[in-house]
Parts: sequence; C-alpha cells; structure tokens
Amino acid sequence: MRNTAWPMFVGRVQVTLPLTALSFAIGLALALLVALARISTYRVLSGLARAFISIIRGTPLLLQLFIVFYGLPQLGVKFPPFTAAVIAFSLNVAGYAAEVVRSAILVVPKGQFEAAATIGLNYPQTPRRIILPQATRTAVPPLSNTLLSLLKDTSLGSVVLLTELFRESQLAAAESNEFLALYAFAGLYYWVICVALSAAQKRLENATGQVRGPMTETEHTPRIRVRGLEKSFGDRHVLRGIDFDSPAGTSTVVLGASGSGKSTLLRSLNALEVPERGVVAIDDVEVDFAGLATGRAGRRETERLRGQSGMVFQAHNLFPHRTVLEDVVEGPVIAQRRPREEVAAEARALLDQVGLGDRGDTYPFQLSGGQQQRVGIARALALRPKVVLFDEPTSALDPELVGEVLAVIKDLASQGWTTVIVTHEIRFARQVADQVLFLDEGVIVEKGTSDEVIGDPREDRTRRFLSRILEAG
Ligand SMILES: Nc1ncnc2c1ncn2[C@@H]1O[C@H](COP(=O)(O)OP(=O)(O)OP(=O)(O)O)[C@@H](O)[C@H]1O
Repeated sequence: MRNTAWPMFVGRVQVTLPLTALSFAIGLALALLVALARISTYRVLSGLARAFISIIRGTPLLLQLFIVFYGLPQLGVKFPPFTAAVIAFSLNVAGYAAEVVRSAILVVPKGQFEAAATIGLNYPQTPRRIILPQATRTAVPPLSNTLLSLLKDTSLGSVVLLTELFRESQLAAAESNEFLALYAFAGLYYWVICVALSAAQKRLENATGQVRGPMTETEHTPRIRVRGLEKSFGDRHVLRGIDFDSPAGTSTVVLGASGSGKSTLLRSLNALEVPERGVVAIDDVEVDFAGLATGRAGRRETERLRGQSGMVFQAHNLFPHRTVLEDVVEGPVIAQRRPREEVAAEARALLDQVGLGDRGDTYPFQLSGGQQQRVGIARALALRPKVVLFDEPTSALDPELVGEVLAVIKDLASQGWTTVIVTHEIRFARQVADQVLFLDEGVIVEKGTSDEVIGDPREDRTRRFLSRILEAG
C-alpha cells in the first residue's frame, strides 16, 4: 500500500504546489487590474470588470475548469493540462480576489486620496505609492483565505483534472459538440441564480447602511481671486456666491459657525470640492467652474489649480507607511519630478524650520499630534506652493499641542507666505490675519482687517458668533 500511495502523493504535491503558486500569483495580478478597472470612472471599463467578477463568482469552479478543459478545445483553443489548470484557477482567483482588493482600497481613508491629490500625485502614482501599500494590510487576511481555498481546490484539480478529466475530455471532444452547449447552459443557469442572490444582498446592504464605504515667493506671490462661488451638496446650498481677493503675502482667516461652509470654501480653492459655478484664480491659473470641461480635460484644469497650493488638513493625513522625510519628499520627487537629493536637502531644512529636524527617519505613529501636524505643514511647503491652505489645523489636537502648531503658522505668515486659514482660534486669528472673512450660511457677511471684523464687528451675527466662541474658550 505504502509503496504505491507514497509516489502518488509525491506526484500530486509536485503538481499542486506549483499550480497553486502560479495561479495565485497570476490571479492576484489580474485581481489588481480588475479591481482598479471596477472602481474606475470609465463606465465601459468598470462594466467589463463587473461582468467578469459576476461570471466568475456566479458559476461553480468545476464548471469553469470544465469550460477551459473541454469547451475551449472545441473552439480550437487547446492547452496542455497544466497550463489549462493555471488559466482556470488564475481566472477564478482573480474574480474573487478583485472584490477583496476593491474593498481594501475603499477602506483607505478619503483623506489619504486627498493628501495624495494635494501633493500632486496622479492616477497611477496615487494607487501605487499611497493607496495599495495601505490596502495591502487590509487585504492580507482575506487573501490568505483565498490562498488556502486555492490550495484545496488545486489538490482536487491535480487529482481529477490533470488525470481523469483530461482523458475524459479527449474522449468527449471526439464524441460530440453538444458538450459546449451543455456547459454554456449550465454556466448561464448558475450565473442567473447567483446574480439574483447578489442583487438581494445589495438591497439588504443598502437597507442597513453600507460602509463607503520653498521657494518662499515672498515678493512675487500672487493673489487669490474668487468670484461668485456656488456649491451645493444635493439640495443643500452650501456656498452662495463667494467673492474675495487675497493679496500676495497676506493671511486670510475664514471664521464662521460650524456648517457655515468654511471647509467647503477652502477645499474649493484647490478643487477638492468642485463648485457648480464661480471662478477661482491663483496666480496665472484660473478655473471657471461653470465652464469646466468634462472628463480628462476638466481634470487637467483642476489639477493645474491644485498644483498652485499646498494643503494642511485637520487630520494631518500623513502616509502611515512612510517615514517623515519620505512623506515630505514624495510630492516634489514623484509628482513634480524634481531631483531627490535636492528635494531631500530642502525637506530637511523645512523639517528643521518646523522644529523636527531630527525626526526625518521616524514614522507618523512615533510622533505626537502636534508634531504630525508640523510634518503636514512641511509637506505642504515642500511643494513650493503659491498659496498654503489650512483647514482647521489645530482642531484635532490636544489643547497643549495647539500652541506649537499655531506658532509655526504664524512664522510662515510673517515670512510672507500667502495663506488661507480656516480656524476657530480667535486670538490666533486676530494676531495672524491680514484679512478676515466671516461666513454665515454660505455667504460672506463681513470682510475686513482683523481689527475691523474681530475687534469691532458691524454685523450682529458676527458679534454673536465671537462672543460664543470667546465664552467657550
Ligand atoms: N461631502 C459632503 N456631502 C454632503 N454634505 C456636505 C459635504 N461636505 C460638507 N457638507 C455639508 O455642507 C455644510 C458646510 O460644511 P463645511 O464643512 O463646509 O462647514 P464648516 O463651516 O467648515 O463646518 P465645521 O466648522 O463644522 O467644519 C454642512 O452642512 C455639511 O454637512
């Protein structure tokens, strides 16, 4: 018994392991392509990916193997048994793993995509350098299950397919052409049932709420010009005709109650939000949103505008898989294609400027919130932007860390950077602002120097807001 079983076992392993390894590697590569196609904004591409996933998930593996082994030869496409098995298993892995990869990409926080966009990374760069390394961590556990299932399935394949079925297939192919029609019908049958089931699952998910999942241009810094900006979210009209100018080298502070539209205004300045109407011009780049082209041309226009500014987020959005120095040099080297050595030297100087000259080799999790935010500032400055946008840069910080970040921002303002700052820190606003915009329900109700708007407000709404904030502080 031993004498006959042992060589057979060894023979199986010799087939199973390479079959698993090869199918998994090819399947994963295909899965990545299918997942990216599936979340692409190009409808044809995402439709094809969706159809592929649906067919693979909607038909039994055995049937897929039958089709590759029996069906294709009848169409004149013949492969050696091992190659046929690799093809069938790879396609199967791709169909399942594509959904795992897609979900892992969708759970990467939106802030990471926005941070990548604001440092100028483009489509292939953002997934490759920022999103996939993070998605990999999420995808590894479910993918290891896929690997285990594959190992079991290929054992089946090695026993059944590579020996019996292949022999059968030769006989069957010789016998009749009806096999192909039979498999096509069986495939359709399973697919219809699975599509109906997944439609039901989708409805259930919707009902239960789905998870959506420096070159310091002191003298020449241009001004920002904003005219007639209008932005709605659904039927909520959030910006209702915003007009203002920011002269070069000045700091504009945007104040207003929660929900008044401050962040939306700031994010419209670099087209992270795309208004329906209005003009934003930074230096010589002007975008008229009402006439924004669709598709690629529109994206190019908004990317040019985005390239004019650096942004510091409330939740710093540092890349968790990069050291501080790598994070700061990413945009200038990859998006702006500047020489790494030059950028690294500049990045070290910037880190020094924000008080973190000795922390270049650390990862974000090793830093305090205030330090992380200061890295966020250095990252924005490394892009040599015309304008630096701050979206409530201290709101997420513990009170004792607020001061260190505000001090850095004040420093920048005094060096002549043009900044637009959304903040609730009134005292800081008073010290730093050359211009204050007070926003209420999407309208600038008061605009002037900090002495005018904060020191001696004209409007009741401004007064009420200021006294509320000062009392709370
Ligand atoms: N992506 C979005 N989808 C739907 N509604 C949104 C979106 N972003 C903002 N809003 C809504 O637009 C309004 C203005 O939001 P915005 O974040 O600009 O206000 P804000 O003044 O910055 O408030 P806060 O100080 O609380 O951050 C709010 O009612 C908000 O719920």
